[in-house]
Amino acid sequence: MAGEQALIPISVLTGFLGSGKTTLLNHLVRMPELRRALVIINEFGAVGLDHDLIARSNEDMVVEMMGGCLCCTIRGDLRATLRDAPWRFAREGRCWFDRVVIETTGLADPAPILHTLMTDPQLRTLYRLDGVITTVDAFNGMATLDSQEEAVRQAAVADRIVLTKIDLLSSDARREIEARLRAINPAAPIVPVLHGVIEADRLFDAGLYNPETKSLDVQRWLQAEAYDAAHGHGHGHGDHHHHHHHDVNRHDDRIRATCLTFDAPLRAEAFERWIDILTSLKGADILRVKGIVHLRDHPRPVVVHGVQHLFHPPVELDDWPSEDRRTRMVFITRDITADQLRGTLSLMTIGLDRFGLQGLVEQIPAPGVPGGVIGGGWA
Ligand SMILES: Nc1nc2c(ncn2[C@@H]2O[C@H](COP(=O)(O)OP(=O)(O)OP(=O)(O)O)[C@@H](O)[C@H]2O)c(=O)[nH]1
Repeated sequence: MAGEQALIPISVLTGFLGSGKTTLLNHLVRMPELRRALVIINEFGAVGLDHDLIARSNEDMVVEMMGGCLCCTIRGDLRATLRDAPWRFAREGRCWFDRVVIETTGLADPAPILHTLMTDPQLRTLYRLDGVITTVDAFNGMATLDSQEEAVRQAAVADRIVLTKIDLLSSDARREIEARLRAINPAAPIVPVLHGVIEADRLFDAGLYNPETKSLDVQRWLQAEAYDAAHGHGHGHGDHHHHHHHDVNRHDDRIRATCLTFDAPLRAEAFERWIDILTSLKGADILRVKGIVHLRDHPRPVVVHGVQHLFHPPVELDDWPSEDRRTRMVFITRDITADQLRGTLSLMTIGLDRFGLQGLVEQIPAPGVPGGVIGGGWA
């Protein structure tokens, strides 16, 4: 479709207060890849410092949204800004910018911003989400993750994690923060950055579905293998607590990354219902879902992608990206274990057809103790 050709990629740059977002952005806007980037900065409070910094790069435009947090109070303004921008920033009748970067405030939960981008029908005809870039201050990161749930969420939804201030810590400390981030979000590559200096291509074009090529770099996007590797490293394992002493209440102990794989094609209606049930019961705790799905009677793969209770409209790819035709879904959840996730599927094996879920899959992962799992909060 002609209209799809022009979809403009949007990157959401998030990261806790002082974690180096502005430093990074300042460097990035000077790179050729961002020559025609529209940068939308959300300032909390009235100090327009970021604007002054970025305005030095003359080709870039900055839309600054003052007086509120973009993710909540003036979310409508983000929508309006994005809707108007192609016309407002037109040159010779054509949209001037070819990429958008939205910098959130350090305290923002990026999910509502992603929801806006995913659900607004008008925005969907103009833009596509390229990815979420999260800066993590390597020096203060451990303490911030301990005390700030938003910081954990920001890391959990990331497609790329930028580890800043690596000059300030020992290699042991660096290994520790990297391991912790990998446990929270196994798929996101961790990109170490000193004073914001990084090549743009390591952060942009994160491999999400690109309607221009009708393709998806599944390997790059899903990184399903990373989830298997993460399994052995502390999450949800009994011995975890031996390594730390004050971690009982760490926010990221509640966060789990799980990859579910199905060899046989799934029944389409049952799959949809499963997603519906999952999101309506546990939406708030499903931080991020990505998947490539093989539906019965659909020769082509379907890509699903969700943040909390909202799913991107599924997209059918032209072809399977590789020989691997299995359904692969990766989940980053809070307070939901892999067993509980599988438990929602095992509803079907025990014949709870009131959900219309029977026959979703032919082989279902070992259901564990189905009654217990379901009794434990799923039904
Ligand atoms: N030592 C060191 N300092 C850094 C590095 N990157 C950024 N900083 C410093 O960290 C401080 C905070 O960086 P900013 O880029 O302003 O962080 P921010 O995430 O935009 O901060 P907020 O806008 O408050 O959320 C600044 O003083 C930077 O100079 C780094 O790699 N090493």
